[in-house]
Amino acid sequence: MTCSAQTAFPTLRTVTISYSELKDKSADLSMKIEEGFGPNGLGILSITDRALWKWRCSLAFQKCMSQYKCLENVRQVPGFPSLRRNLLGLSPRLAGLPEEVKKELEDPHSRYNFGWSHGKEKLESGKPDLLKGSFYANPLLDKPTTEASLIQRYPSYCGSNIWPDSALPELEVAFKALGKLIFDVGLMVAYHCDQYVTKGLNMHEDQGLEQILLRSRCHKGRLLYYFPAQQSNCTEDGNSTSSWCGWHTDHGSLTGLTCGMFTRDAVEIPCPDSAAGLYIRTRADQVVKVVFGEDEIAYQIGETTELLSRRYLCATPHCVRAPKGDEASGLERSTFAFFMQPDWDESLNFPEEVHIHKELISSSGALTFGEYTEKLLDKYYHLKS
Ligand SMILES: O=C(O)CCC(=O)C(=O)O
Ligand SMILES: [Fe+2]
Repeated sequence: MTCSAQTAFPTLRTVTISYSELKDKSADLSMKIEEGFGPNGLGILSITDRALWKWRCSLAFQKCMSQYKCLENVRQVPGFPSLRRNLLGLSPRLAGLPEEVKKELEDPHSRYNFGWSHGKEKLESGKPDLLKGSFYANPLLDKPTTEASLIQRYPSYCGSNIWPDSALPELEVAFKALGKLIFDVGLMVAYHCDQYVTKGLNMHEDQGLEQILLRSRCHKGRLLYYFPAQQSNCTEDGNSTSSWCGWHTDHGSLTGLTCGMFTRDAVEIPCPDSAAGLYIRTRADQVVKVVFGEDEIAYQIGETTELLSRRYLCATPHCVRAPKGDEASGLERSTFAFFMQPDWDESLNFPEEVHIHKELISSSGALTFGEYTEKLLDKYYHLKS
């Protein structure tokens, strides 16, 4: 059966910043930040090391005899490609563990915000999302608190990590290593975001994105595994742009994203359908496909940052489209998202007039990030039992 032809959406490259520029605190990256995250940007940018390759190689060439030796030293988001590959390679293995093993990794109390989660979230249609499995953990802290009242109050953040110690012991090391790297680079992105925002907005240093992220115990990594899309039925769900992951905006501060890895039976293959992958809705309400390299870390703005920065930095509605056609049969996709977000105790100094989640924010006076999240989870997921 052939599915009806799709309207092709334009494909755009992310705005890129090289790692060497990013590391330089005296560099003025406002233009790039605005281009990526500002009111007319797509809400995504990626960190590359390409500019650096050229620069370092030409310099090093003059000094050293061996080109190989020079090249060895120029990888500047240190170790990112191998850390990405290591972790994403474990995703099909995790999803393939026996059901009873995965059940042991579930945490209903946190509304599946720690450990394994499959079919617990709802799709746009209201049906359970069986298309992807997720593994959630805080890559920086195994047990953010031991206080029982906090665990009860903010279970999605204050709970403990659940690692598959015997079934897949490599996962913990790989998850933490990639998470830590994306966090460290994310802090540098946050520093330059603050530099840009404070050009237009008076803000105490403490209230900046970098400081908010530094003092938070709430960060969360999500290893995603997209099950092979069903090719046989051309349902509305299967045909839509958001066929693998529905349209949404991340609600935290800053999300780090790896480029998705496609596999069949856990062996990496290039995706045969160029239309598959990440899509973004632009400020002008246009849908575009967004691409970035597999050696790049992409960052997106979440809703909390949009509110706190008074829209100097704007959040990004996005979704993921599954591959289609005969060649896409059996194709799986793995990726990693790192949601950097304020501490549960962080008082959110929202502006008087907010434009998103008005009913949650305006009626409540000052909210902590923990309270705000629980309200959102009540709105979008099942109520706490
Ligand atoms: O799979 C992706 O590339 C994006 C995942 C995502 O948007 C999310 O987990 O919030
Ligand atoms: Fe997202």
